[in-house]
Amino acid sequence: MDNNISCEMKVETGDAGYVLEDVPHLSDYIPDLPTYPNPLRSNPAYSVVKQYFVDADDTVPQKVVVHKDGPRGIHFRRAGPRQRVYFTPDEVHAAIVTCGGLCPGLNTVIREIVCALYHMYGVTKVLGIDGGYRGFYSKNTITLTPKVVNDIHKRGGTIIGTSRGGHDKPKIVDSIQDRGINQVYIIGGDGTQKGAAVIYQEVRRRGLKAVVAGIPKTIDNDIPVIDKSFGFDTAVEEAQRAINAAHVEAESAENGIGVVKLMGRYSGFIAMYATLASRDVDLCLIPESPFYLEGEGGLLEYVEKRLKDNGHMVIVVAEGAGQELLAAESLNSPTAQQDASGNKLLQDVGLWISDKIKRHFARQTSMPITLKYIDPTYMVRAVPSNASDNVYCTLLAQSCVHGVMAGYTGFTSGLVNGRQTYIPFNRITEKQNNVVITDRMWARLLSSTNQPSFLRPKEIIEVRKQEELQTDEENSAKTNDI
Ligand SMILES: Nc1ncnc2c1ncn2[C@@H]1O[C@H](COP(=O)(O)OP(=O)(O)OP(=O)(O)O)[C@@H](O)[C@H]1O
Ligand SMILES: O=P(O)(O)OC[C@H]1O[C@](O)(CO)[C@@H](O)[C@@H]1O
Ligand SMILES: [Mg+2]
Repeated sequence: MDNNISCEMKVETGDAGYVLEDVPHLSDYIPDLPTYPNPLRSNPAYSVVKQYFVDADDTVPQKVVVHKDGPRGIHFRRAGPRQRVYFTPDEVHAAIVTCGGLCPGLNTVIREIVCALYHMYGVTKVLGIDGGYRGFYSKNTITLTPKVVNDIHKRGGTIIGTSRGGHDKPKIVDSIQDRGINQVYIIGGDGTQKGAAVIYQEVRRRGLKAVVAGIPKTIDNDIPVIDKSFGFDTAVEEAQRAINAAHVEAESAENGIGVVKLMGRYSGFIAMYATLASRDVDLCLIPESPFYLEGEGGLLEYVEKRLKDNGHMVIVVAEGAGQELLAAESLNSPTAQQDASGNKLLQDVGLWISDKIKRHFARQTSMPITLKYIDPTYMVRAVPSNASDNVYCTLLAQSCVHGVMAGYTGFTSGLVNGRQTYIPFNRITEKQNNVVITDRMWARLLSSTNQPSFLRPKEIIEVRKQEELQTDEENSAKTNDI
């Protein structure tokens, strides 16, 4: 047994600049593992499907926009059922855990992992870990069967609970080992996937025949590589209701202003997409795009102009926007500003900006305004997933189960260019997906709202320089790049 852990990626190269960033496999560190024919071969629903099994050499390119003479670039292993599996149904003892904030679709993913294990692979031992990572060592488990999970996709939240903090590697891996768990499905955001990578390394160091697989969950869409995260469409759709309400309120008052705060700690995707979808928004503020209030070209000047031209306006602000401006005015001590996972706790930018606008217009007696502030942040993420997210969650969960049964480990299941893939943890955890404000998507937003970019020419040059450095390494995030 090889106890020398290499965190380096398994990279294979081929002709014309082809690179496969492969995922680890149980057989990398446990020799002579027996394999078995995939039970799907005799499943009446699947056995008739031509080419149901994925070819062992199938890979998916990270970039689909290529030049004639350019290299073929980075590829990921294609997800899907394999001809042979590394577990018998009786041998499997699976566990599912959800960590981090809520997101529409969590219950659907749980449901579909359980159902895929039961119905496709004949597995009957599936546990839910209660309340995130700490549940491995501080709580009882929840037995999950198709009957228990039957209706859960119609509910928001996660039936097995979630939490932040509490990632204690030795205790978690002891619990996996002591309970004889050999498949761990970890659903969560960037922090969770980092935690999953650490668990995988420890499981491998101990030489356990236990697969550790991640499913990316983030309402903020801040996970790199993947096309978009599950629940994102639902969140954007739900945000429309708040924006519509803000628009109705604003339109019905003299100089009416509707302010809507949406989630987005470091990435403003929900705000950007909700704005683009609505067409009623006049100003969208996101963490990636700095702004200033006072003076020529400032936010207050724009609000004033918009009210004079239109008589009302709608502002969408992502919770992480303008935090540096709030921090400059804040008296809070830095230690009070982190959650249990070490994430920065944000101040309420919606309230702050509403207050700044009200004060500005109070000084201008000639222009009385009516401002309504709507904060639907938790409502947006607590709803059940919509129809398209349900299908997405189902494919994601099934793809993950296929990979796990085939013995792959240390991977996150994710959609890349419309195909399900297995992505090594390193790729998922190395950086964050952000809105690129020099890309076309943000330009579309600016031209839809007609808002100023708030960037001075010198700042534009600086932003471009930084982003060129990033985009040289890989194409910018898919959600920017459409
Ligand atoms: N670097 C890390 N190493 C190990 N565990 C981590 C790390 N970062 C976060 N975690 C653990 O992962 C879990 C979830 O992390 P976090 O609260 O940051 O949410 P997340 O997964 O990023 O989801 P989201 O931000 O979308 O709500 C927590 O239990 C936390 O302790
Ligand atoms: O209040 P909680 O549960 O910590 O979650 C808030 C955070 O979770 C997220 O939804 C995901 O990270 C952020 O947008 C938000 O800042
Ligand atoms: Mg996170």
